[in-house]
Order: sequence, then structure tokens, then C-alpha cells
Amino acid sequence: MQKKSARYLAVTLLEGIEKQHRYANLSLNHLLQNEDLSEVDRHLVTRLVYGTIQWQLRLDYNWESFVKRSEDLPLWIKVLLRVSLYQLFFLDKVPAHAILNEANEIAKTRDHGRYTKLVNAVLRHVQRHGEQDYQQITDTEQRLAITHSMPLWLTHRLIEQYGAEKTESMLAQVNQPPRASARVNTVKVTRDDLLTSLGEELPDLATSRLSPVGITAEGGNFAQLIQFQQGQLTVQDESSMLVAPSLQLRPGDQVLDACSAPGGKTTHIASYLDPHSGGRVIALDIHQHKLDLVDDNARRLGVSDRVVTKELDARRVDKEFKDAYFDRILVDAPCSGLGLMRRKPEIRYAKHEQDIANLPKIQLDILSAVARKVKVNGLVVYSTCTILAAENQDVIQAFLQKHTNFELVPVKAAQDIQWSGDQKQFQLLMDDYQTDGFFIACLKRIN
Ligand SMILES: C[S@@+](CC[C@H](N)C(=O)[O-])C[C@H]1O[C@@H](n2cnc3c(N)ncnc32)[C@H](O)[C@@H]1O
Repeated sequence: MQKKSARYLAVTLLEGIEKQHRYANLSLNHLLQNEDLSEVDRHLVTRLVYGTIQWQLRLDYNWESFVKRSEDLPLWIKVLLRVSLYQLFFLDKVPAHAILNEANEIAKTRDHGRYTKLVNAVLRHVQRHGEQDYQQITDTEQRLAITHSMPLWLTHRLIEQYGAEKTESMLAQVNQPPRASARVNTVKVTRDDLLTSLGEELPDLATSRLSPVGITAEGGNFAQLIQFQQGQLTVQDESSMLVAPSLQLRPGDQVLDACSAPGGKTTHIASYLDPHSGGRVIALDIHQHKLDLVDDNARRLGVSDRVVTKELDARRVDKEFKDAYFDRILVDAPCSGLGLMRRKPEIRYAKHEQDIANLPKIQLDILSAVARKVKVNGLVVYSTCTILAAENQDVIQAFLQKHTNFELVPVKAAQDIQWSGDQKQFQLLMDDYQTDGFFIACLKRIN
């Protein structure tokens, strides 16, 4: 059998991601593990998959107007055109004739070659006329949506919330390659010692500007290092590392982590606790298979002695725990994840306004259910990896209206961090420190 080319593999993978709503990173890892590809081809497939998803709407804008009833075309043609245009516009080193030839070869293998002429005609046309000039789009929302490849409804919501200028700056950041980032596991090693041992292994290694336990690198993959297997570090975005310090933990605290899987924050919380003083974090999740990941992570990071996992819908905590039992509670709520668009570019197209409309109720229900379980003077931290007020500030406002025995207190961080907007509610945006978008609010029970 003829070996499949990198471009053919990228087209097939992208088709599957879109049709079956799969995660790009998981699908790509699976492909890279199962196909026998050279290093060059591995890089090319990775670039084609992420780049094409990132710029999808902008790429479509460049061909759709030349094709009648473009929406009726089979998905594989749309994907093939996107992958080809991505190479024409973004990859300087690939000659145009090679891109067109390969697209032609792929088109011949599908649907009995029925669409080969169309694919060739569209690509020749775009090659002759070049990329569209987006500055010509007079409507601001549409211009930003196309330029940065963001669905129009989402661009509209962001402009409404943050204004056009901030939205543009944020969106420009979203399509930049993110730095790799990891949290040092201080249970096993100090940051300085780990940096020394990582030495030359990773390019452009640096300490985080947000967290005293964060490290970043220009490229590379922290999860492939021996230090990862040894539990000296774990992969985590710098923004997520701000959650555990905001709980202001003490060694003997009883902590509830209401939505814990896969355990990034549970294990960070655990690093502040001392099992000999009775310190413990109970990690809940609605899915048992995800809790297995929390257990695996706790074992690898050497904190199993202070982590207890339990399958439970956090809205049902009443069945399991007495009121005022915990010193600290974290609700790292299920959310739209729109703050993660840099690392998961497909999120922006997979989420629709109606999916998001249902989330605030679930978020508020979880927060309200667990709030009774914290002691007087104890803290409940609410966090999400999204940037929409409906899932963040509005949830907090609705909670405070119903729970007059709680007040908002400032979010404590170990390092000086600047953010715009309400200073009591921490909303980090992707362009602030080139991290994921993240929200944290700290609620204190006052009686
Ligand atoms: C944002 S993720 C948590 C990430 C995690 N805190 C970490 O740092 O690795 C939200 C989690 O909430 C879980 N979840 C969703 N609904 C839930 C519910 N009603 N009760 C408990 N967990 C829930 C999901 O399965 C998911 O694992």
C-alpha cells in the first residue's frame, strides 16, 4: 500500500475532528503514535492541523465566494481547500506548485475524482489573486471575526464586554503559538534545582511572571521529560497556578475540590497540606474515569497521602458532608473553556451560544450547593478558564444576591499581577501575560 502523505493525513484528521467533535490534540497525538512518519512530516502534520483550525474562518473567506452553494460541498473538500490555502498563506517554504499538485492528487482519490477540477480551479484562482485584504471589511465585528478567525457571535460578545480595541488585542494573541508551561512540584524539588537539572534540555527555559512555581519554555514538551515521570513537575498553564495560592491554605486544612479532574489544582492544593497535621483534600468529580486521572497524578507527584477522590455530583454534597465541615472549598467549575483557545483552537467553533446559555445555572447550582459546607471565616474560591462575564462575574453576582452570609475578598497571589476591570474579581485575558484566559473570585463566609 502506498504511504500516506503528511497532507493527506492532515486532511483526514481534520475531517474527523470536525465531524465527530474530537479534540485536536488527542486526535493528533493518536495519529503521531500510530503513523510511521519522519520528524519533518510529524512537524508538518502538526503545523497543518493546528494552523488550519486556527485560521479556518479566514481561510474559508478566501475561497467560499468563488464557489456556488459552497455550504453543500462535502466536508473533505472544504478541509482540503483550507489546508491548501493555509500552506499558500502561512508556509513560505512550501512552493505553490507543490501545494496545488498535492491537493490535486488528494482530490483524485476521493469521490471518484468528481471534484478534482473544482479544487484545481479554486486554488489557481486564489493563487493568482492572493489573500484578501481584510482591512476592506467596513463592519468592525466582521473584520475582527474574519481577520482572527473567530465566530461572529463570539466576536460580538467579546466586543460588547471588552470593547473593540481590547478584543482585537486578545484575538491577535489567540492565534500565536503558546509557550509550554509547567508547575514545579515543590513536594519533591525546588524550582532552582529543577531549572538546573533541565539545563539545556529545553529551549529558552524561563521562570513564570505569574507564579513562583511556574516555568515556561519556547517549544518542547514538558510531559516527555524524565523529570515529569519522576513527579518533579506537571504540565499546567501559568494562569491555573494562581488558584491554589488564592485559597490561602494552611497545613492542616480540610479542603473540598468540588470539580477536580484531572487533578491539576488538587495536586497543587495538596502541596500546601501536611498529612501529619491532618491536612487533606477531598477531590470530587462527576465522572469516575476522570477521577482515575486525579489518582494517577497524585501518585506521580507524591501527594496521594493527602488526596481522597470520590465520585459525586457536587450539587449533591449534602448527602455526604456535614454543613460547615471544610476550611476551604474550590469550585473550578465546568465552563465553556473559551480561555483555552490558544491551546485548543477548535473550541471556538465547537461551542455555540446555546451550549453556553445552560452553563451559568450549573455553575451557580454547584457553587450554592457547596457553599453551606464551608466553616464561618472559611473561603470558597470560584474559578473558570473562560472569559465570558455570563459564566464569571454574573455567576458571582447571582450567588452573592442569594447568599448574604458571604462577601467577596481580594484574590491573593504570590506575585504582583495586574489586570483590568473589577479588582476583587480576577479576570486574566490572553493578551495580559500571554497565558490562557482565566477567572478567579474568592468568597469569604462571614456568618
Ligand atoms: C474545569 S474541569 C476541572 C479541572 C481541574 N480542577 C484541574 O485543575 O485539573 C471541570 C470538571 O468538573 C467536572 N464536573 C462537571 N459537572 C460536575 C458536577 N456536577 N459535579 C462534579 N464535577 C463536575 C467535569 O467532569 C470536569 O472534570
